[in-house]
This record gives sequence, structure tokens and C-alpha cells, in this order.
Amino acid sequence: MTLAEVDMSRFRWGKPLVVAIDGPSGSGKSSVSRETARRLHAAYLDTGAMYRAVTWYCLAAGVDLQDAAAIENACEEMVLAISTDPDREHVAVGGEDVTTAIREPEISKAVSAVATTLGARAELIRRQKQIIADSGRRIVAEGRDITTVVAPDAEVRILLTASEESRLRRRGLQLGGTQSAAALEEQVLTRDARDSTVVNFHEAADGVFTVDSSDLDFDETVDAVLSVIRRATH
Ligand SMILES: Nc1ncnc2c1ncn2[C@@H]1O[C@H](COP(=O)(O)OP(=O)(O)OP(=O)(O)O)[C@@H](O)[C@H]1O
Ligand SMILES: Nc1ccn([C@H]2C[C@H](O)[C@@H](COP(=O)(O)O)O2)c(=O)n1
Repeated sequence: MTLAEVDMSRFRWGKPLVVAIDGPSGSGKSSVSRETARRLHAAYLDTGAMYRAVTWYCLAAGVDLQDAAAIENACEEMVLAISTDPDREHVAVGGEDVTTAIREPEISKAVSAVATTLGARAELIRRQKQIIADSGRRIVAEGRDITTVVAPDAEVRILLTASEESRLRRRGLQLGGTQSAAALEEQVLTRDARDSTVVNFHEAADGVFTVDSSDLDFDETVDAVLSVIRRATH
């Protein structure tokens, strides 16, 4: 058992523990948050998957992604189910399993149109707050606006960041080394530039801890996050 695991056993039962993690693309939000949730025996919420699910629904229904009102309507009417079990990735729209489909490149390319539609954001934020409440406030939730908008009252708020170079390298490895430099920049930097027109995920707000993972491997990053949680809650 590592030192982090010994200390984390204190958090298994008892008080609410909402951990909110945001940061730019490729910083490790999803993978690090999922593992952190496992270690804490907590639920896990991937809010980016919800934006992707709305995008999938809009494309499937032929909704014009230039039409903000149509996107907002689609978002409000859509029946979305998302697993909060860190060991079970599952997203369904209207009962259809879209877990894999929402990771396709066409969704990654189109998702900023949904993420920058303020009416759609309002609806998803409402649903995300409800999921956090339904978890009994024992959850690790991640996404671009979690520390500032969705869960500003979380017990622990962390900005997980990394240099552009690390983030591009990680995304390249994640996609099997098949993407050109230009394609990776489009997926990581250009998408972040579009998304940051509606939400700030590059700077830590007051009370938000920063973990810079540029020089840390995955396990070291999880340990750094657990260490922040331990310090913040004692
Ligand atoms: N500290 C780290 N060192 C090396 N690789 C890492 C580290 N943290 C995460 N990774 C890897 O980097 C890749 C990108 O991580 P992840 O998908 O979790 O990022 P993200 O911030 O959620 O990105 P996005 O917001 O675009 O979905 C994954 O393959 C993950 O395993
Ligand atoms: N809370 C959130 C979560 C995600 N987004 C946007 C940012 C991305 O363009 C898209 C998909 O996120 P990913 O799965 O790549 O993390 O959704 C957001 O604006 N707010």
C-alpha cells in the first residue's frame, strides 16, 4: 500500500467530498479524475462526455450546428444517461449506447459548436449539478467549467494543467501516433481556443489549487492530486 492509499482510506466513509477538476485539453482530466475516483471509492463524472453526447444527438437528428436555438432545444429534449461508476464507461442517448460513437473524430471536430452555445451549457450545467447532488456529494467531477461554474462549492477544486508540448505529445500517443502535427494542434489547441471563448480553464480561480503535470508521469499526477485533496480536507 502506498502512502497515498493509506491516507485515502480515511475518506471511504463519512463527510461529503466533491472534487472538481478542470483544465485544458490533454492535461489528463479524464484519466486522472477517473483513477482518483477509484482510489477515493467515489463516483466519477465526465462532463465532456455530456457535451459530446449532445453533439452526437444533433448530428444524428440533422440539427444545424450554426443554429443556437435548435441546439438548445435538442439539448433540452434529449434523454441522456451517463454512468458515474469509474469502472464502467457508459453513455446512452434515448436508450442508444453512444459510448464509443461520441469519441469519433467527427464529434471531436463538431463539439465546440455545442460547447459555445450558452443555452445548451445552461441545460447541461443544470443536469451536472443534479448528478453531483444525486451522488450524495461523493464524486470526482471533471470538465472545463467545473471549479468555477458547476461546482464552485466543491470541497476541493483543482486546475490540472500541463505544457502545450506535453499535452500534444500525450494526445498523439493516445491516438496511436497516427495523427499529423497539424491534426493534433487542431484537436488540442484550436479546440481549446474556441472553447475558451465561453469559459476560462487556463487560470486557477481564487481557492483553486494548481497541479502542473508537465514533468510528472500518470501515477505521479494521481498522487499529486490525492496529496492536494488530503491537504485541503485536513
Ligand atoms: N501525467 C501524465 N503523464 C503522461 N500521460 C498522461 C498523464 N496524464 C494523462 N496522460 C495521458 O494523456 C492522455 C490524455 O489524457 P486525458 O484524455 O485524460 O486528458 P483530458 O484533459 O481529459 O483531455 P480532453 O479534455 O481533451 O478530453 C491519455 O492517454 C492519458 O492516459
Ligand atoms: N464542462 C465542460 C466539459 C467539456 N466542455 C467542452 C470542451 C470540449 O470541446 C468538449 C468535449 O470535452 P472533452 O471530452 O474533450 O473533455 O466539451 C465544456 O465546454 N465544458
